Amino acid sequence: MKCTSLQGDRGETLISASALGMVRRDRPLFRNIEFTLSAGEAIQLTGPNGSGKSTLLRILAGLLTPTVGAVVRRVPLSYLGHRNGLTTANTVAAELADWGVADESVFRRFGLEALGPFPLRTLSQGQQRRVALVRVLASGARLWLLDEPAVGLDAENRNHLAEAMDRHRLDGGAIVAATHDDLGLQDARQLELGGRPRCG
Ligand SMILES: Nc1ncnc2c1ncn2[C@@H]1O[C@H](COP(=O)(O)OP(=O)(O)OP(=O)(O)O)[C@@H](O)[C@H]1O
Repeated sequence: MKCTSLQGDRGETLISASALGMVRRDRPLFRNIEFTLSAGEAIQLTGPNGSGKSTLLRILAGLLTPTVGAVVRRVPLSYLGHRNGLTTANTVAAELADWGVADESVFRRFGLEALGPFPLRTLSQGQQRRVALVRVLASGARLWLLDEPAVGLDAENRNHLAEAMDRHRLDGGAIVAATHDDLGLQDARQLELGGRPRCG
């Protein structure tokens, strides 16, 4: 359990968390999570398996209620969990059309144009992750909440993801991403869950 405070200092606040705490199975998972996230910023959530990264992201997305504390969301958000949330019977083209993704450049950014006619269930794990990422990119949401977004991606597509995240932040977006790896998030603030208590 760790007491954490991260204060944003630039521009418009897109989301803030105050005094967030969560108990799971009678055990405090985390407490006193405080931060504001402003346009252009990113927070990288790290910590061992089971330390609460996915739980915190789901709380930020409004999918879970914290035991204590509050989240204020000021802009629309796009959440990508461990699961891609795809309708796997759909072709790639049909799935993206269902989401209103008409922008060919977004489609091409992750090299999906050749995969358009194929059912999602026939795609590899990394290919399916790329489709799910295109959904986030095309959502128009200024706040991206990403849980292990690079899982299954090869080096080239990891670079595409890093570029897309840079571009999003330059365009006034912000990102909270949980990861065990280096996502290439430049100047990201680090929020580490679990491990040795460190309360300031
Ligand atoms: N629905 C649930 N009910 C009870 N406990 C849960 C539930 N979901 C998760 N947990 C527990 O909460 C803890 C944190 O889980 P979480 O998935 O947030 O961790 P994580 O840091 O994202 O882990 P990983 O690095 O493995 O993805 C774990 O001990 C998990 O067993």
